[in-house]
Amino acid sequence: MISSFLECFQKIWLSDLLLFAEHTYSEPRKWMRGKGRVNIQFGCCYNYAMDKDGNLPGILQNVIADPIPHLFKVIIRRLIRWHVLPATCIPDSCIVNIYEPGDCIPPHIDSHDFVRPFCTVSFLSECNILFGSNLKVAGAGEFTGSVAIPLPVGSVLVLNGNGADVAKHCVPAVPTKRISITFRKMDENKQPVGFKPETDLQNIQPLPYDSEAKKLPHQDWNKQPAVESKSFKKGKKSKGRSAGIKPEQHLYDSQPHPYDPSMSMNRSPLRVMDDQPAMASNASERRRNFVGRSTESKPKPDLQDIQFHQDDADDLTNRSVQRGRHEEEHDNLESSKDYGGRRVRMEQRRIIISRNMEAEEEALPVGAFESELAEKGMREPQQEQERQEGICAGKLGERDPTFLTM
Ligand SMILES: O=C(O)CCC(=O)C(=O)O
Ligand SMILES: [Fe+2]
Repeated sequence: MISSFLECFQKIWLSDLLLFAEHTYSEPRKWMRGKGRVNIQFGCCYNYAMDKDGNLPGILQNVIADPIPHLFKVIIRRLIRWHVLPATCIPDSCIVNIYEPGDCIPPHIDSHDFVRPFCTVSFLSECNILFGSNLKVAGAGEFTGSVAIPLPVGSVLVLNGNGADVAKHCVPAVPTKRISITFRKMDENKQPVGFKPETDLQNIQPLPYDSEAKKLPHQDWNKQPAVESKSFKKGKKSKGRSAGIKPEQHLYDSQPHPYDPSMSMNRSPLRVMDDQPAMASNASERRRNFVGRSTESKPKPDLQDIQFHQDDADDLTNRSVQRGRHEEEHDNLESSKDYGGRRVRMEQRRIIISRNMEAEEEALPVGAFESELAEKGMREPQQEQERQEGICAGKLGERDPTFLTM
């Protein structure tokens, strides 16, 4: 009896192990240039296509995946605290895509086994992501699409609404190694059997807005954004569509933002200024030459409503800290563009947060942090802290990670 129980247990355990190996890590076959990428999953195992056991695409119900690593949890906490994702969508699973040169992700819409919004953080090198309802394969790892958005290192792309559910997206063959991490919350009905939510990912609270920042609008995740354009130039404000930019012209090729203290053209490509021509920079040149750039120029009626936010990151708590220094310089970081006939709204936000916050945040119980924050304000980043936090948290905590919200 006992031995058969053990045998049974061992079988289940072994089969889980096998399933681990089979489902949580996958890599493209060598001949599949331009067709794949290494893929590691945490929190759940997502089946992209029906597998040889007949499992349908979707979250595998009978597979226990590796838990989300600590550093990823740090990122998740920040995503919620900084209002990048709503507290109703705390990610409980993530996918790491490791792209070697030539690797890509083909056009797809992320499974509805995961709730919206969800987001992807980019590391190692910048690449373009294409969006469109009619993305076409132009060759191995080459696609054409309606809209190309550069994803700088450290940027966060948030997908929601039509951007997540109507338009497909793809990453054409990357020129240099790149890693992305996609953070998603499972639909509660789609969680694997026996799934236990991580206790340290519960009850993460968005940072409160301070009294000054309270005057600024909160992000309402249930509301489609209004089509209103405000220039970053002081005093200028325009409603409705602004002058069109050519589809080949990237949304973010623009001038440095006046209030970025660490501005360099390479590091801050994400600036949207009304009616500004694209500016040459290494990053934008790279994008222009990039194989995956947007090539469709005709408007697509079904994409008219897609709205891009570009949230160059700041939760309002931090914006309020910045405002003391920069209030003169900016009005509101929102703009709206016609993009080849598509109505595109972008928000550009920044977070400048001391990396020290991380250590404090980890040490403090939830709730304690908020009051501490008001007293301490923001401090300059510290090298040692950066070293300790490593690339993921470092980038997310560094100066102004870019938040692109769709
Ligand atoms: O690598 C990226 O930026 C996109 C990844 C993606 O679309 C996905 O994992 O579903
Ligand atoms: Fe995706």
